[in-house]
Amino acid sequence: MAQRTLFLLPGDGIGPETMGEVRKIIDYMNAEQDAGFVTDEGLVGGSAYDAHGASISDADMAKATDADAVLFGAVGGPQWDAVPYDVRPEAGLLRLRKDLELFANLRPAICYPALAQASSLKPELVEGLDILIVRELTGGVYFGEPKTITDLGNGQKRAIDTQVYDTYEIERIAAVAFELARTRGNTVCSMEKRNVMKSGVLWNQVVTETHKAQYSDVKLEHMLADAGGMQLVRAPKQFDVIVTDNLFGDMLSDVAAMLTGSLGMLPSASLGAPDPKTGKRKAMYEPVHGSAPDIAGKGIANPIAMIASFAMCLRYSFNMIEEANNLEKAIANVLDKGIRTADIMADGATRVGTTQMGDAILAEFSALSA
Ligand SMILES: NC(=O)c1ccc[n+]([C@@H]2O[C@H](COP(=O)([O-])OP(=O)(O)OC[C@H]3O[C@@H](n4cnc5c(N)ncnc54)[C@H](O)[C@@H]3O)[C@@H](O)[C@H]2O)c1
Ligand SMILES: CC(C)[C@H](C(=O)O)[C@@H](O)C(=O)O
Ligand SMILES: [Mg+2]
Repeated sequence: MAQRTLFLLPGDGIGPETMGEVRKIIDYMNAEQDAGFVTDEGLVGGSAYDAHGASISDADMAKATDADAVLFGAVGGPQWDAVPYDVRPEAGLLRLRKDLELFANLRPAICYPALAQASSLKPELVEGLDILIVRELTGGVYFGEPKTITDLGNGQKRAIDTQVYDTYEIERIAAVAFELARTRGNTVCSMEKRNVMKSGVLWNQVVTETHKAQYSDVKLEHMLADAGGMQLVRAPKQFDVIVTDNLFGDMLSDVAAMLTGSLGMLPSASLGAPDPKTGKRKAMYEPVHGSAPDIAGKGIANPIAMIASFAMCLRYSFNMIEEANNLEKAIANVLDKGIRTADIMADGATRVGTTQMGDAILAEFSALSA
């Protein structure tokens, strides 16, 4: 059996708590399914800063680069609010994305039937919801230069962030969205602000041209991103695949998260381009949520986003489709049985903590795999 290398970066806050539940699944798959996972673990975020003054060390970056896949927990927290901007916890996450060239961030927002009641919208609006947000992850205002605060000398300061997109960056993320749309509802909605931003004008043009040249079988719509946010809470089931830039994708995916019941439910896969020789992609799997300082250390965090991110890892990095499907089915079955962490609690359900939720999913996964 070939080795499958996984580099685990649990991070801060609830990151180590939720990663612990994935570790149990990895151990089970190694022991019972001969999965051949070889794991190593590093520090990222505030925990890395505390250990060696950087939000990720060069040695851990090298391990992340060499691994078949990286599993990322969460970073950040109020105790690091005052650390220099360049080494703040979030900088470690951004370095991983940028240096590994993980330009395509897949954020599926699925409302499990059992959770329709937990959504902030009426159940009939979200029942059966299955959206995929494809967020551009290595460009835009997150990385554009200049990015500065300057003192104007008159008691005023000026802050500048720069939104930059080149044609190739838009082309490749549009292609990912069209390819994925073909495997599901065959519809892509592209969101930008072409009415205000030059980058929105180019985004719209390039998506339209890419569609015409290679993907005219897929239905393409365009929406201004502010209207897109409104439509996501008005009638979310109208969407299949949404493709958008780095900043709009960040915001729209948090909005989509609440449609599914909780931020603790949303997984993601951050993928690079396939290597021309081996066909392998660099990849990192990261829940959409953060370190949740308000509940960290209490043992109540929902591990489903982290576990579902591992399911995406099985699918996209290792082509272990049956195992990925079983793990996702295990999550659905556990929810059907009324087992809930606090964030998705409902009347009549059984409230459990992080480890019990992880154990319940593992038991179900084991039963489905038998
Ligand atoms: N990928 C990441 O590492 C990532 C993502 C977002 C935010 N952050 C960082 O996390 C820190 C906190 O940010 P925030 O509070 O705005 O966002 P957050 O996602 O950490 O928390 C927002 C709210 O959602 C709840 N929540 C989040 N995940 C949950 C889970 N798994 N189970 C139950 N409840 C959950 C939290 O308790 C909180 O009330 C900041 O430093 C921020 O920069 C990191
Ligand atoms: C922590 C932060 C840098 C990150 C982002 O803005 O991309 C987060 O909000 C996310 O959604 O992954
Ligand atoms: Mg975010």
